Amino acid sequence: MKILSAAQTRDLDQATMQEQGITSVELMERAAQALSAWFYEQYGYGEIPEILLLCGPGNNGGDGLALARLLQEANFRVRVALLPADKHSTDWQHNRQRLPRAVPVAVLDPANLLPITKGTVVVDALFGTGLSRPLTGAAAAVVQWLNEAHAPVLAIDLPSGLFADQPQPADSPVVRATHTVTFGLPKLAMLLPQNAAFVGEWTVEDIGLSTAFIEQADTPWHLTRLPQETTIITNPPRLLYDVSLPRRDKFAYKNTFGHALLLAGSQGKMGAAVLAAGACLRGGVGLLTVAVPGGGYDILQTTRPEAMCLPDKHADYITELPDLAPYQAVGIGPGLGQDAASLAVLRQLLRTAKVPLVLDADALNLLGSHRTLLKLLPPDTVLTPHVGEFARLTEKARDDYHRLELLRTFAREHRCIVVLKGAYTAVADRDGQLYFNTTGNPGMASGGSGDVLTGLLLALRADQRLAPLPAVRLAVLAHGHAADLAVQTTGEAGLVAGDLVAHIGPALRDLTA
Ligand SMILES: NC(=O)C1=CN([C@@H]2O[C@H](COP(=O)(O)OP(=O)(O)OC[C@H]3O[C@@H](n4cnc5c(N)ncnc54)[C@H](OP(=O)(O)O)[C@@H]3O)[C@@H](O)[C@H]2O)[C@@H](O)CC1
Ligand SMILES: [K+]
Repeated sequence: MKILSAAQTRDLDQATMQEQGITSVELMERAAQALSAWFYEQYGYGEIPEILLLCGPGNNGGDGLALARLLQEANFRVRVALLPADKHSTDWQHNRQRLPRAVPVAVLDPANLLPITKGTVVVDALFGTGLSRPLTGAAAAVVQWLNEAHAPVLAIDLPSGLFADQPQPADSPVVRATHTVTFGLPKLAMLLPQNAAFVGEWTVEDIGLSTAFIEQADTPWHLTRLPQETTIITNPPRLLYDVSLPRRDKFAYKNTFGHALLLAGSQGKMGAAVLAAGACLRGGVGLLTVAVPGGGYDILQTTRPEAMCLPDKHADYITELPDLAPYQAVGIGPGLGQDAASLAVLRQLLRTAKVPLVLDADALNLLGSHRTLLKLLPPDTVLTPHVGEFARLTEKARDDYHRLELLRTFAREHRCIVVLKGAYTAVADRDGQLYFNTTGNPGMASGGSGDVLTGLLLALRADQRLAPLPAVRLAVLAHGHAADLAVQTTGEAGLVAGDLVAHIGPALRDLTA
C-alpha cells in the first residue's frame, strides 16, 4: 500500500470525482458516512454521549458539518462550534445549509472559551490536509483550550495543526486526539513516533478513492501489510499479499532453502546466538551452522540440536572467520561483543563474502565505530539498526522526518537494505524506496527481539526463491505477526523473545501464498 503526500491526496480526490462522475459534496458525504459508522460502532449500543463538533473553514470543517447532520438524524445529541473565519469552502457552505435547525450552532469566541462539559466527545474538524501553515491566533487558542480539557477527541482525517507529510515547528499547537479516522490511505505523519501523542489510535476508512490514481502515483513511501481480502467477493475469500512466502514444492530439496552461517554469541551473551539460531531454523532455512566462541559450544548444541556448530578456538568470543564456501547467506552480530578480534572477523567477512549478509547488534556497533568499513558493504547487505545504532552509523537526526531522509540516503549511498527497528519498522532499499511495517506490538520492546529478527532475516535471505527486498519485508512482517500471535496468550508484559521464535511457524504459514 502506498502513502501519498498532502498534494497527491488533493489530486486523488479530484481524480476520484472525475473517474466516478461524482461531485466533491458527494465525496464528502461518503467521508461523513464512514465517520458516522465509526460513531455507531463506538457508541451505538451503549451510553450515548453528547458530541461537540469543532468545525474549521475548509472541507475538513465541511466533513464535520455533514457528520453533525448524520449523527443528529441517528439521534445522537450534537452541538456544533464554528471557528470564526472570513471565508468558507463551497462544500462547507453546502453542508452548513443542510444542517438541521435542531442542531445548536455557535461561533467560538477565542477570548471566551467555555469549559467543555465532562463526558462530551469532541470531534476535531478544524483542519485536515489543507493546513497551509502552523496554527496561530484564534485557531491556536482553540486547540490549546481543547487540549487542556482532556476530553476524548476524534480527529477527522488528521489532528488539526499536524501536517500530513512534514514536521511542524515544535511550539505550534496540535490537537491531541484520542483517535484519528483518516480517508483512503494513512498519512506519513501517523507513522512517526514524534506524532503519536497527537494522532492517538488511528484507522483508515475506505471511501472508494480512485485505485487507478493510487497505482500510478509516484511516492517513496509504502506500507507492508498482512494479506487483505480483495474487494471482489469470492468464496473462499481471495487474499491479496503485499509480500508472501512461496508454497514449498512437493519435491523441494533443502538446497532450495539454503545453508546459512550465523556468527553470534560471546561470554554471557550466548542467549542471543540461541535465539537467532532458533528463529533462523523456524524461518525455514535448509541447513544452519552457527559459529560460536568455544565456551558456547555445549549451549548451542544442547538448545538447538537442529543446527551444526563451529566452536572458535577462543572460549569467550569469536576470533576466526570460517571458510565461507558452503553457505548461501551469512548473519553476524547477535551477542557478538566488540573485541578487536571480532572486528577483524567482520572486516574479513565484508571483504570476502560473495553471498547475502545480515548485520546486526555488535556488528553495527563495530561498523559505527569504524565507518571506513561501510565502503566494504557488499550490495544488498541487510543492516538492522535501532534508532541509537542508526545514529552511530550516520548522524543524530533532528526529528523523525529527518531520520527518514538520512535512512533513504544511507541505503542509496551504500546500496544496502536498512531495517530501522521501531513501532513501524522502516525498511529502506537501495532505490530510495521505504516500506513501513504494520505488524507488531509494544511487547516486543524487550531483550532478544532483535536477535530473533536477525535469525529470521538470515533464513529468508538464504531462501533461494526470494529476491532481497521481498525477503526482508517478509521477515519484518512475519516477525511482527509472530509477536501479535504470541501476545494473545502471553500479554504484552509477558512476551519474551523465545515466544516470538515459537510463533514464527504459524506467522509464516499465514503469509504463505
Ligand atoms: N477534497 C475532497 O473532496 C474531500 C476532502 N475531504 C476533507 O477535506 C479536507 C481537506 O480540505 P481542505 O483542502 O479544504 O483543507 P482544510 O484542512 O479543511 O483547511 C483549509 C482551510 O483552512 C485554512 N487554513 C489552512 N491553514 C491554516 C492556518 N494555519 N490557520 C488558519 N487557517 C488555515 C485555509 O485557508 P488558506 O490557507 O486559504 O488561508 C482553508 O480555508 C481533508 O482533510 C478531509 O477532511 C473529505 O471530505 C473527502 C473528500
Ligand atoms: K481535523
